[in-house]
Amino acid sequence: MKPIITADSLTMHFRRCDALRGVDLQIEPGTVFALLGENGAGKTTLIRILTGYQAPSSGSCRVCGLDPTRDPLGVRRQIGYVSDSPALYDWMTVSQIGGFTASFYDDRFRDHFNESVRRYEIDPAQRIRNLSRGQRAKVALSLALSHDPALLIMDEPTSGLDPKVRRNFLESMIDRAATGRTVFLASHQISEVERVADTVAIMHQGQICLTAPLSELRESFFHVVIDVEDPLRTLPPLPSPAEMLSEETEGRQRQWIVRHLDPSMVSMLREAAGVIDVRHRVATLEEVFIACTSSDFATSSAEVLS
Ligand SMILES: Nc1ncnc2c1ncn2[C@@H]1O[C@H](COP(=O)(O)OP(=O)(O)OP(=O)(O)O)[C@@H](O)[C@H]1O
Repeated sequence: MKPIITADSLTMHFRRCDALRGVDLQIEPGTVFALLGENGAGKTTLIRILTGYQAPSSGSCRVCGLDPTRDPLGVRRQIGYVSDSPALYDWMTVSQIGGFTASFYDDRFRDHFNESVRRYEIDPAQRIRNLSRGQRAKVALSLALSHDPALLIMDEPTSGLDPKVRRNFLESMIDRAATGRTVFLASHQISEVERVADTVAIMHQGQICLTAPLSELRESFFHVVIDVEDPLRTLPPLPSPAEMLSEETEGRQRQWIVRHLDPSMVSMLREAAGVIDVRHRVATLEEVFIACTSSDFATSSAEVLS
């Protein structure tokens, strides 16, 4: 199946920083794709380029078969987009903003929108400026979803939502993917990403440093603790295909996050000179995220893991 989003060596230079430094992406239709990154990693910049609000400095991308730089309106007609700070016309009522947005889409939009705000228990006669942050987020979600887009792109969509609504919303994203639609969400919330994503990409300083199916992330990354006799002891390097994401030393203990660790490597470490004990367990997504976004990993990783 053709990817619904592709990005090829996207860069974005601003006057004071390089927000994107060669981003490659391929997102399959019918999946929930989560982009995780710390503040300032470049998530919003990438989304603005994919939705045609910003032209990249170099590189190219395609969204739903279109080039967002050349045909931003064509892309936006096909997708639903929720920005991290939705710009809604404050002076309109909820019903008016639904009617206004409905004029860009087919007849079903209005009914879907009314049904959505009713489910969220929002008064359609309420002015947007009088809504709480969470209620605004619900209106923004209703606007983005009411034309039933093949691709939904969301930047921190659940900020402002209470836990119950957040949970229902995330579950509805899984249902969307099950019907062949695609969801792209950018987030810092590791727990919500773990709940819904099929594929996770971790972004750090304008680069995607890791892309993997969530199932693989849960199985092939390990937290390894090695007790050594002497804190200065050098340990043997792990053979291929193991990849070391991070290493921390505290006294006579080393802690590693390693991808593709196998039992023979653990035995080799146990037998190495000066090693007292080796323990390992599957790493959490949070540990993998911290390892990928530590500056050590960023500066030492010559090639992007994928
Ligand atoms: N219009 C702009 N002009 C100059 N610099 C910008 C502009 N937009 C973004 N940046 C810079 O680009 C970098 C990436 O910003 P971006 O908003 O994409 O990060 P983010 O991952 O979405 O962060 P957050 O999670 O905090 O929203 C930051 O250093 C930011 O200061």
